[in-house]
Amino acid sequence: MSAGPGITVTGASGRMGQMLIRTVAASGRAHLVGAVERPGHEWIGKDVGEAMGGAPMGVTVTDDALEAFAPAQAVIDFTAPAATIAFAKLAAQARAVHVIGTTGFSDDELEALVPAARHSVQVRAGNMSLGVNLLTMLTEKVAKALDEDFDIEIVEAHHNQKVDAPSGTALMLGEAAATGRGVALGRVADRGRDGITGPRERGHIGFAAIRGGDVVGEHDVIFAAAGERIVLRHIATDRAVFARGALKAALWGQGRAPGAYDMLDVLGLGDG
Ligand SMILES: NC(=O)C1=CN([C@@H]2O[C@H](COP(=O)(O)OP(=O)(O)OC[C@H]3O[C@@H](n4cnc5c(N)ncnc54)[C@H](OP(=O)(O)O)[C@@H]3O)[C@@H](O)[C@H]2O)C=CC1
Ligand SMILES: O=C(O)C1=N[C@H](C(=O)O)C[C@H](O)C1
Repeated sequence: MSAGPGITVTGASGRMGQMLIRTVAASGRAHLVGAVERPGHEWIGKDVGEAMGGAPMGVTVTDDALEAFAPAQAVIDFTAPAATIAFAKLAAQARAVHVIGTTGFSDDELEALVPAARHSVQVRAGNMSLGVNLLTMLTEKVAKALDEDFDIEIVEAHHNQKVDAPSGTALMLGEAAATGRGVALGRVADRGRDGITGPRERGHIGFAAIRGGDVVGEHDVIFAAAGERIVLRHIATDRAVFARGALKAALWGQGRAPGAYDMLDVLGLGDG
């Protein structure tokens, strides 16, 4: 007998796709029922376990997402914004919990996710680790406690294949800092300085991104004032932390009312 809900993983060959497949298969709390890749990908038609270089898993990689979502109670999706928008509609049709780890959405792309959440449970977070979600809470608290004499800067580092900046995590932390300050992030964010920028604007929240090598994900929230500096830091050394969070979200979403949720809801750290 297969344990727990059936899960389909999109972007199966990706860094997170492979980690998710291994995490689901090893969990004993859910089982893999589908693996999706884009049309033309060399893994299509292959057993996903063998494609990853291991033992067969009895799941064939497909480019037909609707077919792969039909038997699933949850879809775990760490791909790209355009793909995730298409998958959201299909997950809603299949009434499957849609766990979205994808980052790099524009405001319009985020808006495009909204209709699907009326019909299915959607859990989205730019970072699914317990540590980062706790850090967002700490960031909000510290930002609330300090005034604008403390400049807030968010510095993130990632591997050299990452395509979006600032990272989803940096934006989550920025939102938390802005909430603590009682301002809208969009009004105070300084994203990427270059050239003669002039002095730093009081009350703004700055972002800086480093890309190199195989860095999994590192985030500092710096509160810098005259004569002192507070630094809140999270370092991820293993993508398993994100995959474990995503699986937790997929299990948590079973039987919930349709709607848009985040990892604070899943971890029981949210307001509601
Ligand atoms: N929320 C979180 O905790 C975390 C979020 N992320 C985010 O997850 C996303 C993926 O990261 P990562 O795994 O490193 O990236 P990868 O590039 O390694 O993987 C992305 C995968 O998605 C596939 N893909 C893209 N478009 C489609 C499509 N239309 N249909 C099917 N598959 C598709 C890619 O295929 P192809 O190679 O052919 O393009 C690739 O296999 C990023 O947005 C990243 O920021 C990452 C880690 C943690
Ligand atoms: O692309 C990555 O690798 C990661 N992306 C997420 C982000 O954009 O914050 C989470 C994590 O930092 C790894």
